[in-house]
Amino acid sequence: MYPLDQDAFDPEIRTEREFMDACRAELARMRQEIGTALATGAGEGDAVVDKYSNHALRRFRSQMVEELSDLDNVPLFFGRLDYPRGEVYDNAADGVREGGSHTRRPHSDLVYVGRRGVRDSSGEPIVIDWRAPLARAFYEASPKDPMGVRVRRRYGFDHTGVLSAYEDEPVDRPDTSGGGNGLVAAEIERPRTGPMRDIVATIQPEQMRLVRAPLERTLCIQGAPGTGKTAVGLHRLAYLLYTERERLRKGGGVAVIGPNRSFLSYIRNVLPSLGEVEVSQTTIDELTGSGITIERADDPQVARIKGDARMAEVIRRHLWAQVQPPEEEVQVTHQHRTWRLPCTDLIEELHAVLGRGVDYGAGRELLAQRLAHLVVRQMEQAGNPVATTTLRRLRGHKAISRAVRQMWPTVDPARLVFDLLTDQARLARAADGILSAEEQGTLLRTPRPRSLRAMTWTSLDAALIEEAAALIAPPGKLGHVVVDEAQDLSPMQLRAIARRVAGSCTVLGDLAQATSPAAVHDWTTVLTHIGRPGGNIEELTHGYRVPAQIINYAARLLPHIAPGLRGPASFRHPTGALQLIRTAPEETITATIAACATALAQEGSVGVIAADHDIPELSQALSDDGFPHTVLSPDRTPPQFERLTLTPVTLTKGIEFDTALVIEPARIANSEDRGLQRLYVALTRAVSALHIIHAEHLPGPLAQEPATPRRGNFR
Ligand SMILES: Nc1ncnc2c1ncn2[C@@H]1O[C@H](COP(=O)(O)OP(=O)(O)OP(=O)(O)O)[C@@H](O)[C@H]1O
Repeated sequence: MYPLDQDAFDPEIRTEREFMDACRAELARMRQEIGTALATGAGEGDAVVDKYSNHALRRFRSQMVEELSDLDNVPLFFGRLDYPRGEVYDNAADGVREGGSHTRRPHSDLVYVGRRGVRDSSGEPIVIDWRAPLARAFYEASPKDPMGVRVRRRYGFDHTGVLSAYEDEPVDRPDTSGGGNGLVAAEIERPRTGPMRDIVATIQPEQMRLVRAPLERTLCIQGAPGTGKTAVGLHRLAYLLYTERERLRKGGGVAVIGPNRSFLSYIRNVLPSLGEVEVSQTTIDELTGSGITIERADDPQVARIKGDARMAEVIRRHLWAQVQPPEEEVQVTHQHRTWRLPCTDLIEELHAVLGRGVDYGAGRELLAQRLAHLVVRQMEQAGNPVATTTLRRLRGHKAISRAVRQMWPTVDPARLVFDLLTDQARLARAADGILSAEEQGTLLRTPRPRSLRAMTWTSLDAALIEEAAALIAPPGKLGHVVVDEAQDLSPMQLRAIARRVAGSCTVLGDLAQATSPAAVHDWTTVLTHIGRPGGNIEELTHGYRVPAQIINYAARLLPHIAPGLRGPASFRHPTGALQLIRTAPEETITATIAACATALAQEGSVGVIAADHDIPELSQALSDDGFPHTVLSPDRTPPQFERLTLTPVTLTKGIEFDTALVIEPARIANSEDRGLQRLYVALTRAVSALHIIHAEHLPGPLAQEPATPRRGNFR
């Protein structure tokens, strides 16, 4: 509940609630009108030439109906700007009646800011979309630059979405020092249940600057845990769709790329709540996967080689090594005559096609075409009549097809990579002078799986397969992508993304949270591999998730995992946020269950984070004690989230809980090469409280009791 809940009988609150109801009614009317037009085909032309525009109109209308859907409990406006009368609306020119309206007051022009624009039945805007130019002042006006605004109002809502409070912030007086942050703090502290929410009502200026950066600009945003990178990326996408929808649609659409399905299910509601229903959300493995199933992870030494950009050249060589000189002349029998193509001609044609630099798949087509053409030339030279269809028929002639198959075989990208990784001689040929003999030995899969079907694939294999697939036929393009948790992507995965994007990217991540052995360790290199070397590297420095005590404690790991980085400035320090609970080894599970029971007695979500191999035992214990819980999995979207989530530590990135219980930090730190980075991620998931339960010694930097934190500062 908001600390600033005001009396429901306060006349101002009553008036604002009535206006909210009126806006909802207008939204329903807008949706109904468009729905009726869609059903009746009103405004569509009858002529054949109208087909395309009718289709476009119908698509636009059905999208509008979806975008205008009235989401339960999502308030239609969250803020208001108060301007001097006449500053925004021209009452005389608009022919507005004397007494004005709710937004046109005798002494003020009021601009309501919400998740989507709403108009009344006369077409008058009564709520402005947060992305519209007029809404900019809601986020940016300050006593230093009031942008014409007198007062900014923010609204608070109870847990059912009913408007229950408001807070006015005068911005036109130089002596006021901001203020008006009660509702922002309350919004950030609001207990979490279920998936991530939008932050549209409280986006901060340092975040808004990035959200509104122009489409042409690639941004790479570094930020400590909880600084709002994901939130900024998603809101940026919504903003770009609002300002550049057609351009992005023509460019192939937009996508969010995240690390795994449980992360995507966590963020899945944010864009729809902003009215954006057409954004595809995919994992990096789905993007690169080409239908294979990822069943295991690579050993770190193998991962480092497989993820390396040098593999692109190895794959390229291995693919083109499939092209072979002809084994014999080609004899084409057509209409009772046989035409011969000697090997010298075949070789000449092969070189001519290779010299054109076309993709592998297109090269095959071209070779067939050229061989058919050679036959046609012979026919013409012999004075035979050549029908216009002859060339096409010869292209499909079985002798020509057989020759093309032998010289330029069709290639299945997965088989190609399988052969490369499992055949020492082929690997040696393709990697000669690129990978050392030792690296080739590390890369070679031993023992050799008996067949392609018996191969178990890794995420990094998928990127190799995608590299091969793209050399055969280039993939479709996207207009813009948001790449989250980018600190973990290998150069080969970044290349796969680069190939897909026609325009710019928004790259989000935190180098201190990089756990993948194949990851790139600086953003300049990431931008180079993603094909946008001129992108801007930006940093978010204010933490919105993690209380100061917790972030300061976790930041003790930074000198060991990312020496150049600092923790964010957290402005929240709830009492009792951090607890270290030492148990006897046989008591760890009992202590975890007791901590879950205590946490579940409070509002909000509870996450138990443990080393992956400890999850089955914990899940069993929770079930035995009657605690319903969701267990996160990398490739499954949970049908629903229970309040209690059991999270393998490898799936904690990007998500958060009101209360996080981290079990046995030492086991997490010792589970993998970059275990301390993994632990840093685990320790920074809590919004309100972190309980660390351990029987083993805490990893070195965490061993001493946490000191009382310095108080942070919230801008
Ligand atoms: N301006 C804001 N107003 C309200 N809440 C915010 C704001 N900025 C961020 N948050 C909240 O802070 C939390 C952390 O945000 P987010 O997940 O985007 O951070 P992140 O930088 O991506 O973190 P991580 O590195 O852990 O993935 C989320 O609950 C988000 O909604």
